[in-house]
Amino acid sequence: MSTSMSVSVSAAASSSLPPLARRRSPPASRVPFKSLRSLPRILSSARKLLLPAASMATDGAAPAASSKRDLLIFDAEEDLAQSLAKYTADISKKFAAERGAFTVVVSGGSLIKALRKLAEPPYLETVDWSKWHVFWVDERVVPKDHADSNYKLAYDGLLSKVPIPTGQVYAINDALSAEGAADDYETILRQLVKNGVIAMSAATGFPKFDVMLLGMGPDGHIASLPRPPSC
Ligand SMILES: O=C1O[C@H](COP(=O)(O)O)[C@@H](O)[C@H](O)[C@H]1O
Repeated sequence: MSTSMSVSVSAAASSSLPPLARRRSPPASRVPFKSLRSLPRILSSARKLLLPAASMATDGAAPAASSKRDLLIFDAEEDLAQSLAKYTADISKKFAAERGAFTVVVSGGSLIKALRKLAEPPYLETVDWSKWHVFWVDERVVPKDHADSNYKLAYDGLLSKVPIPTGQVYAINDALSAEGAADDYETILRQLVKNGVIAMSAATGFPKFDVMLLGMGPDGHIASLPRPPSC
């Protein structure tokens, strides 16, 4: 039996993109958060979720009625992977054309496997990988070659298979303490904001990534951050 997974997609200006997927459904029933990883998989084992959170677009503007968060449910993980690859390829094309760079944040977990089709035809050849800049949401303070490393997961599962320039893959510095690595990452992000690789939101005045792809655990956690009880 396959396991369930969910992916939250937060995209800047995603409303101008074609719909991500094939089928829309009403919001999933809410499940109270208990404790990290202690809950059984709460989703149907055959169903996969993809959440293109248009209303969470990093622009900060109040979402229009038509851009409410969508919950897309796939009957098969294969369908989710296909749709996610197309969505990511399309959105990277849009941002690469608009501003010459595409900034994408990834988590670890099942997301990386779900992105596998980007490393296959037609995307392997048609995506302009030279415009990609890859960042992490990562709570795992382990060396990059550790079995639990989210960097290693992404490298083995995707980044080693596509021609993104090495200097545009912003791994967290594993030679530093967690606090030092956070400061180091902030310095890098500030520099990338200064040189225009990371966009600024006109609405909020804050930097914004073009898209954030976040694997969500069955209890709603992302990067070990529990889903708030009110959600
Ligand atoms: O531990 C982690 O889990 C979450 C969710 O992972 P999933 O396998 O259930 O999709 C992920 O966001 C995070 O990066 C990872 O470190």
